[in-house]
Amino acid sequence: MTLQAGQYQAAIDAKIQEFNTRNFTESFWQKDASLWVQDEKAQQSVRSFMGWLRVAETMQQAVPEIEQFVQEVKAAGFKHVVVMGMGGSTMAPIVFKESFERSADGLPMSVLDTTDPGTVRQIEEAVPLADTLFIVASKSGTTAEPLAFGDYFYHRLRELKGDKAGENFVAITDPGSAFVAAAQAQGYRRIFLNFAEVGGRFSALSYFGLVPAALYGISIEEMLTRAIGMMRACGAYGAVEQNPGLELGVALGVLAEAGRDKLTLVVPGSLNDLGLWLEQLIAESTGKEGKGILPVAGEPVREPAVYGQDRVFVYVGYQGQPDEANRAKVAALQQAGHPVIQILMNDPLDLGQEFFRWEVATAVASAVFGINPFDQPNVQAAKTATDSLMKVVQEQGQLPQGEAPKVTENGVAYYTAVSGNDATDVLRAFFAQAQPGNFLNIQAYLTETPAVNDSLQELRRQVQEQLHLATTSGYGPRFLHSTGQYHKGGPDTGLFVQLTVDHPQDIQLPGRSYSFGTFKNAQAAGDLQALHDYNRRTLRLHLGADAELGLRQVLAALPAALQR
Ligand SMILES: O=P(O)(O)OC[C@H]1O[C@H](O)[C@H](O)[C@@H](O)[C@@H]1O
Repeated sequence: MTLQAGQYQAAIDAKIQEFNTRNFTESFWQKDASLWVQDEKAQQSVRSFMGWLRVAETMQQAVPEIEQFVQEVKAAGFKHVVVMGMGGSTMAPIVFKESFERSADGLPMSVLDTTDPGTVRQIEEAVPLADTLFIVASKSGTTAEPLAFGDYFYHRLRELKGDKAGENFVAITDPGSAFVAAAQAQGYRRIFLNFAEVGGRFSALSYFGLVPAALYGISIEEMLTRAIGMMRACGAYGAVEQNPGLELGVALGVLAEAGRDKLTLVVPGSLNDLGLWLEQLIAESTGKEGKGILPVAGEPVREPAVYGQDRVFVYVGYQGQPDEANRAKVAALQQAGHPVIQILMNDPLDLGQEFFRWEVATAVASAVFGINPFDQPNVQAAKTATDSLMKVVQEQGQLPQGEAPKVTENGVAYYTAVSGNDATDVLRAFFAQAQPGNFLNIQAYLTETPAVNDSLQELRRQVQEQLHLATTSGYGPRFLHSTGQYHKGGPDTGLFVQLTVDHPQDIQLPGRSYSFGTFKNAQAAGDLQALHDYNRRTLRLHLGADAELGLRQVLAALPAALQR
């Protein structure tokens, strides 16, 4: 890793000095919760979530058990794996799937982490159902989405295999979770019990990451060896500046406090989804009490003039891979005075060490801020609002009618607190609220397609170029279990654009009075409600029946709105 902090180096050095004087490294490994928080209850919570520090060592003992399980699954004739869950329970498999070429002896893998009916249908149609192993991954065993996914596909398998449906199902959950009993009752093939003291976003190197990785054909033994190498480098003794995780964490904490709080990730194509994992780790751990680091992933990389003074750029790539376009741009950004961090891996197996490095760094940055990195107090706000809306659905058969749109133009309805006579007017008034150091967040409750991705990137590009704002984008409901914490708990600097759509081809949930589409609509409406409760600036765009067409209409109205 190289860190070029420019004018901020002195402040980083001073903080490192202070941490050394306090014997930070030793206290960190002794799980001294007073490094983060002073309240006794909060300290207890910190101590109870430090299991990730040594989980790679623990998991080394479990490698033979996992590899034997993989052999058993293959011998039973399974041809595909679907991992189903939200947030920390599925982020690592998403990264593995994109970063590694599947080896010849690995099984193809899909990940389902959305209630979007279009995506559920796509997965259902793409996999050989009877020969597919479904992994329901939920630490708490109470998260609504994975339980719904499990029910839906279990029901489908019952239709194909009757009482033998459970053979196709595996659970990964915490010991004692309510889901353990349910999975046993349904005859699940296997239940992997994870560790209560390892939180979701710190669980990549536990069963949550490693069981899917092994099925996909990745050498989990080697990945753990590399993780343990980093663990030793971040070890209990020695100065902070010789400790890769601690040094990174102090730097990120100090830079954020100096206003460089938008951690902008630049990666080669095969590492794009590392951004999803980092987003969850960093945003959910640090985005609270009005503080935090905003991870910015997947944003088009531009010339220095486009950026404000709120960025730190992090390049993660490969030693042997030139990735010239990105590296040249990052070099120009550093030249222009932006802080730049570079991390070069040898190959994707080094992700094991990077997971560990970033987990340490995130915990350390949280110590700089004086917050508990292991809770997510504001995620609950959206869940509670969604639950109330789902109660209405169960009682009245549908979601309550919301407010009227400010404008409807070309089939797109605009809902926001500001007013205007037409779409461009409303967009102009909405974006006029932006201040330097603010960010745009796009919340896409849509089916992911290449065309939708292109339109979202175009929206970001225009806002970046005209307003010099950092831009982030996430698919809902995935981001609710990730960056959603920062949106409500972090500083009030976000402008939120929520994109929703009709679900003409909805899917009914078996044994329930509602569909995936209604559930998803309730999640969008619930989070919007939560954002309003925190006085956030929001614009909801309901795109009608065709998301791609609706987005094109919005993009057509945007340039005039962004002219200043
Ligand atoms: O693994 P689970 O208990 O199902 O939780 C899945 C995710 O949902 C929650 O909303 C949390 O905010 C995330 O940190 C967590 O990773």
